[in-house]
Amino acid sequence: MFELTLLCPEERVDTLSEAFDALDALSVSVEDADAQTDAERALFGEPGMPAPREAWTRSRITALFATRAAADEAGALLAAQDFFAGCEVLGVAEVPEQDWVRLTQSQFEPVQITPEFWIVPTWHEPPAGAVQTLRLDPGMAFGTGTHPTTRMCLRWIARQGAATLGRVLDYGCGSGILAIGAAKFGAAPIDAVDIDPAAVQATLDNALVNDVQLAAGLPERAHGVYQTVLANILATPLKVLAPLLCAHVAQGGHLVLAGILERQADELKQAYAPWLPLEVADSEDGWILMTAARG
Ligand SMILES: C[S@@+](CC[C@H](N)C(=O)[O-])C[C@H]1O[C@@H](n2cnc3c(N)ncnc32)[C@H](O)[C@@H]1O
Repeated sequence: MFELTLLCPEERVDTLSEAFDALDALSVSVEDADAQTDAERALFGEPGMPAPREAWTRSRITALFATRAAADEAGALLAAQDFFAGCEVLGVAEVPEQDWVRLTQSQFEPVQITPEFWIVPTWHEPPAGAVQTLRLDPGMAFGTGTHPTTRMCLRWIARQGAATLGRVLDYGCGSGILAIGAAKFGAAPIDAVDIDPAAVQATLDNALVNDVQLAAGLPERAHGVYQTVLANILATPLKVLAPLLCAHVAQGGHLVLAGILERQADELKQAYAPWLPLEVADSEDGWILMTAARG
């Protein structure tokens, strides 16, 4: 395969990406042309919010083609367009043959939750010392164990005994990682719910791989009270969900919330105060875990 690389200003990124699509590029990627220099500017918004801008001041666009002729032709065609003003073709280069599956897999290593509890991709052997493992491959649903919010929930789960976990609700289950983690530590029965049907399917698939029993579905599936209610979403939806989530916590049960930034602790405490007294229970990389016990 051959890749054609261009430099372009921020306002041309969309047009060029669409043009590459129309030219049947096999893939298109956009990077900051000023990365690793003093001119590098981060491009991300608050969690859950759109980025303040859609591209970098100078972007490097790389498009992949099956043949050198197709890559050369695409470069020449684009260079002849009005909208190419301010852009520059950097060149066409052959992409060496790779074992792409192996390369992708090598980017996902086992993740340590506690010294004994690990998230392990299915193609990996569990690390020495792993007493408990959760097998999970990256997929379309959030939750591979690499995000601090997921890890903090799993650490909390790993500290509880089966009796404390009891009946569990995983609200916003994504890949099902928390529900499956709870099952591994003896929780039962378990309901895992999400607004995204792809997450519900991923949870069912991942439960099968891990040989654990759980029920998964859309949020309406949650019913009655649970000994443990887990929700790793984001601060804004968690505030809206406060009465609903608290109503699902049984007497003597626990509420465990993640997806909250350190500076959002007080607003979450206030939002939940009419029902349960939230406290910060853990923190990692600017994210916090908040928990509350009922009665
Ligand atoms: C950050 S992911 C967490 C996934 C997994 N539980 C974990 O801890 O890694 C949040 C999940 O919540 C789901 N979600 C967002 N808002 C929701 C809502 N109002 N009700 C149910 N699920 C929701 C999203 O679809 C997403 O799968």
